[in-house]
This record gives sequence, C-alpha cells and structure tokens, in this order.
Amino acid sequence: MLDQTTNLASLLNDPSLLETRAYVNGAWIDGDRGTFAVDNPARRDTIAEVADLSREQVAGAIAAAEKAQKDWAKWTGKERAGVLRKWFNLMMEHQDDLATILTAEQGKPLSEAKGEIAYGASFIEFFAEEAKRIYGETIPGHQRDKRIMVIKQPIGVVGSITPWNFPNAMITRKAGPALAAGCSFVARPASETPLSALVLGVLAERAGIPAGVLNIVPSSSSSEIGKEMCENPAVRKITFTGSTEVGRILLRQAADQVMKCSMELGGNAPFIVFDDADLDAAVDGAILCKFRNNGQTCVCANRIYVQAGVYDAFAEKLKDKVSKMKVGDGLEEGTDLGPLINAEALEKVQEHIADAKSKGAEVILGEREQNLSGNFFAPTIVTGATRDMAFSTEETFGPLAPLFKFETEDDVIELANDTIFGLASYFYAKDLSRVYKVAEALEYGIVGVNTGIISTEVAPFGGVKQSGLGREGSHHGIEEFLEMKYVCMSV
Ligand SMILES: NC(=O)C1=CN([C@@H]2O[C@H](COP(=O)(O)OP(=O)(O)OC[C@H]3O[C@@H](n4cnc5c(N)ncnc54)[C@H](OP(=O)(O)O)[C@@H]3O)[C@@H](O)[C@H]2O)C=CC1
Ligand SMILES: O=C(O)CCCC(=O)O
Repeated sequence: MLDQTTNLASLLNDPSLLETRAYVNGAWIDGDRGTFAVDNPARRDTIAEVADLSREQVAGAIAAAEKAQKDWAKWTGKERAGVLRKWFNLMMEHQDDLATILTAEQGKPLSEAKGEIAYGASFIEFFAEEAKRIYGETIPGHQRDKRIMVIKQPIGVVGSITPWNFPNAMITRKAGPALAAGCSFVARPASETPLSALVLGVLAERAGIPAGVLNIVPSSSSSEIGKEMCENPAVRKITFTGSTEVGRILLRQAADQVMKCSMELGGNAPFIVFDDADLDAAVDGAILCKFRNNGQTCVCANRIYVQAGVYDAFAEKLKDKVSKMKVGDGLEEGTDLGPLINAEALEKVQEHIADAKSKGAEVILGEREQNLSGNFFAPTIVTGATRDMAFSTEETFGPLAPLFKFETEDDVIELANDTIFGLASYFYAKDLSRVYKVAEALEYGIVGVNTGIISTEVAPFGGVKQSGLGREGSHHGIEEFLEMKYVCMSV
C-alpha cells in the first residue's frame, strides 16, 4: 500500500519503469514549464512530479515525429510487427508493475488494472499482426489500356489525446494501429494519469521502436497542446478519447486544416432487462457493466431499464449482490471498487442522486460518501428513475445504478434511443426474434446481448450520433491510420 512512508517506486519489481520525464525523439527530457503533480485518488496525496511540457516542446516532438515517420514508413510490415511484438511482450512481462503504477494514479483495483494492462497490450499484439496485412486492391480498368491499382499508405504524424479512465489501453488502442500502419505518434496523456503513459515509452524504447516514432508529451495545459496538434501542419490526424464537449472543440480546431479525426466520445448506455431474461445472469451482467472502473467508463450502463414484471425481483437481487461489494484502496487485497478520480467526479454522482431524489426516486442502497480519506463513494442504487432526471441525458460516470421501469418493447426502444449519444447498449432476453429486432433497433455502435462486457481488441469499438467518429480495434481499426491512393496506369 502507498502511505507517507512508502513511495511508488519501492512497490515495483523494476523501479526504473517509473519515469517522470517526457519521451521526445528517443530522449527523456524535462519540461520547460517545470513539473505538475500526480495524485493518488485513494489518499489525495502526491505520488510524483511529472515534466510539464510547453507548446513549443510539443511542436518539437511533432517535428521529430515527422522526420522519423519517413523512415518508419519504409520498414516492411514484418519489420514493424517484430518491434511491436517485443513491445507487447515487455508489457506482459511487466504487467504487475504497470498495474501498480496504474492503480496508484488512477485508483481502480489492482486486479482490474492488471486486466487493463492485458487488454491494452492486446491491441499492440493484434496490430503487430495486422502490420503484415495492409492489403491494397486491383480494379479492372475502365478502358482497354487502363489498369487500376489501389494502395494503402500511412497517414503520417498522429496526435493523440487520451483520458484518465483507461490510462494504458486508450493509448495502445490508438498507438498500436498507428505504428503498425507506419505512422508516427505524439501522445498527450491525461494530466491525472501520465505515469502509465510514460512507462509505455520506457518499454517502447527497450523494444527498439526507433527514436521519434513514439513520443509521450505530458503537459498540464491540455488546451494549448490540443491547439498545437490541430494547427501544426505536420500533424495529419487527431485521435481522441474523452468527453463529447472536448471532442467538439477538437473537431472545430481541426477543421481549419481539414484534418482527419477519430473521436471516441461520451456515452449514455442503456441496459435493458426484458421479462424473459435469465435474471441472475442479468444481475451479474449489470454489476460488471455498471461498476467496472467504478462506473467511470464510457460504455458503463448509465440507465438500467427493467420490464415491469421482473422489476422488483431484479432490484432486490441487484441490491443483495452490490451490498457485498467492498470499497477501498485499489492497492488493497479484496477491493471491488476504488476511489473516483477526483472531487469533481464525486460531486457529479452526488448531484445526480440529489436531482433524482428531488424528482421522486428512492435510494435503496448506498448514497453515503465512504468514511475514508480519498474520493470514495458507496455503490448506489435508485428505484423509480424517470426520464426527467439528470442521468437520463447525462453520463454519471460513477457508481450510481438508476432503475427505470418499462412496459413494452416499443416503449423501451424509444426510451433507450432518446439520447444524443450512441456508443454502447445492452439487453438481456431469450426470445430469438426479440433479440434480433431489439439489436437492430438500438441506435448504438455496440450492442451487448446477454453480456455486460463487450470490450475486445478483435471487434470494432466506436459510437454513432454524438458518441464519435471512427472505430478502434479489429481489422477496421488500422484503416483510420491509412490513406488510400488510386494509381491509374495506361499500358
Ligand atoms: N469517452 C470516454 O472514455 C470518456 C468520457 N469522459 C466524459 O467526460 C466527462 C469529463 O471527464 P474529463 O476527464 O474532464 O474529460 P475530458 O474530455 O475533459 O478529458 C479528456 C482528455 O482531454 C483533455 N482535454 C481537456 N480539454 C481539452 C482541450 N480543450 N483540448 C485538448 N484536450 C483537452 C484532458 O486533459 P486533462 O487531463 O488535462 O484534463 C484529457 O486528456 C466524464 O464525466 C465523462 O462523462 C471522460 C473521460 C473519458
Ligand atoms: O471509457 C472508454 O472510452 C474506454 C472504454 C474501455 C473499453 O474499451 O472497454
């Protein structure tokens, strides 16, 4: 455990993995703006001071990435696959240390952090394999003397901005396909969780990824760095995960350069339990889906709709299981729910509960702030949720499960789709025709049927409506980092 007398490095098998300087052009550098503090959300104390890069330093990283990309693009797919594979192996070899660093700065339980490292590494493994399969195409010519060939080429320098909720996997899900495609990468991690990003730089260097191909640029000024990435003509693509609000800002900024953008933005996932569902399986699925990462996931259930005939039984079973979940420091054995990321996140959960109560909802479990020193909050269930309550339209991003009652399939589809978001959705049902109809009717990029976990490197992750643009993961994920060129030959 971390306390006043134990520092983070002493908890690691390989303390040299803990890096606080930025990684630019293969060198570890200090920030022109000094350092900024990284806090442990379980104790609210500072665990590291990290290099705070200026906008000019990030411009330098972009210039280095532009230069390095020219050679990297010439490597064969198999050569790129070789070093990416080494990077993957190193992540898995140091999985325990990477997870300890992640939990220390982000808060999630160590077992979940280990899961995230394996999940994050899986994108590097998957896209290392895809590096060899960037196929073009030939098209029969439109005239007798014409031959048409389509080739795929790396888009160039990629600017990446990622959030704190998955400080490892959100970077690897972007860097894996980018590097496999032959792009170079400048990553600006969330200011709450830069250590998990920097350790990826340490391992990339050890794996032999050439200088300048991967750059990690922590900075306390996200807006300045976002502007540099959008305004610098060397950057050809922005890839972002975070709130829809910031996604809109980046899209506006990127418009001036007509820059390609991938956006993984907010969600407001409905989780629907029909009366023919296996209720115990639905309860287990809801717990995984709602409380993973303490509800701080854009694919977490935000609204739980339960059909009238099974509403009370579902609420009772859910309450029974959730009441046994242990809240505590993620580094302690047996913790199911760690702290929330910061005080604002805690306030948002409290506001959503207060709003719901003022409109008639009943709290059947939780609500209290835990009697612990960090950003802890007890998992909370409210019944009697209605569409005028704040969580109907806004992501809570915390451990609050609101239960809405519905009568018919048509009603719940209308309710579920009544949002500007369209990332993940879930439902539990057995009737086959219902399963098909509902899966087709949900206006979401992802539908989980009889499962609460949908994340995998082999499937295309992404949303419709204001949840974003583009897909990450699967063979589709690499297309986001490639340009198509059509070559017309007269023979
Ligand atoms: N889709 C998802 O996975 C996520 C969704 N969210 C949603 O967003 C809400 C707010 O969370 P929050 O962390 O504030 O999300 P943000 O969208 O504000 O932050 C995500 C990333 O964007 C950076 N950022 C913030 N403002 C700018 C800007 N103007 N230009 C460039 N980069 C910027 C942040 O930097 P910095 O770290 O310095 O703030 C962070 O790295 C959550 O409650 C949740 O609803 C949040 C995180 C992930
Ligand atoms: O909140 C996010 O954007 C990350 C989703 C994590 C996952 O891939 O499951």
